[in-house]
Amino acid sequence: MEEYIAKVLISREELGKRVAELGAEITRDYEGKNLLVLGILKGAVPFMSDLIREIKLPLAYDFMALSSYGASTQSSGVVRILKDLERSVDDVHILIIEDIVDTGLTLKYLKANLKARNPLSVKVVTLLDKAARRQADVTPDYNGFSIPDEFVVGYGLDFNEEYRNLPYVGVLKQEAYEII
Ligand SMILES: O=P(O)(O)OC[C@H]1O[C@H](OP(=O)(O)OP(=O)(O)O)[C@H](O)[C@@H]1O
Ligand code: HPA
Ligand SMILES: [Mg+2]
Repeated sequence: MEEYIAKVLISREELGKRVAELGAEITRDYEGKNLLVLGILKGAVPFMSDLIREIKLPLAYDFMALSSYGASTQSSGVVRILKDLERSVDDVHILIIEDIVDTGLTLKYLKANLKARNPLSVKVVTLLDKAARRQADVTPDYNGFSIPDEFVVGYGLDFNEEYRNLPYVGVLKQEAYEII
């Protein structure tokens, strides 16, 4: 797997440090609030797992699965709900956890969908923000790292479902795209 990595963009150490900072900021902002952390499957899982342990507050968490990329490196632009929330959300502050905001199409759809359910608030924390590719007008409330316009893998991010378990964020060699 690692033989296909051209470069490490964000190391394990940098991830750990930034996740702790985000957790501290979120802890300050949500003190005394009824918090529902909403992880977006599958990419957000490693980030969410680390981040929730840095949020020193009572919270509940749940998951939604959305998909627009399939096996491609290009968003189809059509967002589908593959798995929905299991409860109503009118008594909670929702904090969406994403691994990456790229075109923003996924997040734009998701925020509109959640707001229609009348939660107390909806905010977004993303590990990565690839603002150069934005097509929809959405800005994350908390961002781990702003990254350049490159397709990245690792720490939850996949190419064709692989590389999610790398402990860092990296960029693939061209040959990785040629073997599928
Ligand atoms: O801003 P966008 O261009 O919409 O891209 C961001 C979305 O794309 C990825 O999900 P994907 O559909 O690949 O599902 P996955 O998390 O299961 O890999 C990523 O996890 C975000 O949810
Ligand atoms: O750069 C990316 N890598 C993996 N998945 C993604 N989904 C949107 N952008 C990306
Ligand atoms: Mg994906």
